[in-house]
Amino acid sequence: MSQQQETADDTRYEPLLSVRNLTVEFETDRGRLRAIDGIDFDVQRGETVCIVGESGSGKTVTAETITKLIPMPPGQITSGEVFLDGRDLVPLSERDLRAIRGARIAHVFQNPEDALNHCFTVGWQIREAIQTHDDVGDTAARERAITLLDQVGIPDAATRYDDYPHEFSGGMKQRVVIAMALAATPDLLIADEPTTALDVTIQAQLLDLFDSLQQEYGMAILLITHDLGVAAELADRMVVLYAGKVMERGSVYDVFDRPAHPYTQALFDCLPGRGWALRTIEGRLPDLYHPPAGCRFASRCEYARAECSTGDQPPLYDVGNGQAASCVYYGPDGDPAALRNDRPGGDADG
Ligand SMILES: Nc1ncnc2c1ncn2[C@@H]1O[C@H](COP(=O)(O)OP(=O)(O)OP(=O)(O)O)[C@@H](O)[C@H]1O
Ligand code: NI
Repeated sequence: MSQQQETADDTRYEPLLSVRNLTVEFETDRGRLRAIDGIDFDVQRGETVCIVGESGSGKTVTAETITKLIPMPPGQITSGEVFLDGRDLVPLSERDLRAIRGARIAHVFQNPEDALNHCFTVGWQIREAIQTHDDVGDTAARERAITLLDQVGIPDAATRYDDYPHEFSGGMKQRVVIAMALAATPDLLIADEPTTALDVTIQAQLLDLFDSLQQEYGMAILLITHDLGVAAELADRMVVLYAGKVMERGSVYDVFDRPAHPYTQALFDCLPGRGWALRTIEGRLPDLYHPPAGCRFASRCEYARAECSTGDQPPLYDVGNGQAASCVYYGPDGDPAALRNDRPGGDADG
């Protein structure tokens, strides 16, 4: 974002990442399961996008399909594109993707154990990550690794450089993983529930860390979470997934202030201090082997009409300001005012 010159093929306004019509299926003993179905969203340079949704809605599959980390087989990308700076990653070979992972797009997973090798010191592993992507000597790489450990908040980084992963607490291990992810100064950091395995105080510290690192490095973050509080705190924009479909997209401010889709409204009603306390959404995710016709949320939606259970998932109708909702109430014959009438305080707060 530091470049000032303007050229005809200026890419500053092109999204960093553009996911288009992405569909992923898994071949299983029970048949073919469509985990995500025609997903569309963008990530702009330097912004944080949160993907939220209940367990099983397709958040991890979406995140891991971007650099093709999903196991293929049984997984298969049956349609769609994933553009990074306008270049589709879907057709790329494993070799080309390996160059992109780390260098351009880094992943941080829920469990730091999976990302660290317990046989090597953390310093060695970060140095490796640096030298895989940059042609720097051992001394310079070591210095940079120590700087990174320091930046992610490891006290006494120069000494801890020589320690093994088991000598770190869970939260500190995740900091080491984040340092590794930053080694090649990626443009996009994909973090899938990065704090879920950690206790609440550590979670808050790590979320602050993401925030400050983003300011320092200017990278975009795609954060997967089922915690709406986390999304509210960190996200610029949100993507709400349900049963493999995007239900709603928009700026975090708009989505929290005026959740448009009944599913998003229901999710927010589950948040303490909003709507009905301790309300849970009745019912469960539809069968992804035999998804129902119409809107995936219809069977649980208190506003569902007959037309909601026919045809395809409604398009993402514009509800203003770039916010969009996949719900017939925002379509040509819909009356969105019907949706929020009975929510206590629904429109007033925020
Ligand atoms: N390797 C796989 N083989 C078969 N099915 C899979 C595989 N990976 C994911 N799925 C299925 O795809 C669907 C979406 O899973 P996904 O892990 O993306 O959900 P999620 O939103 O990340 O949930 P959670 O919040 O629990 O992490 C689920 O029904 C899951 O069982
Ligand atoms: Ni997941």
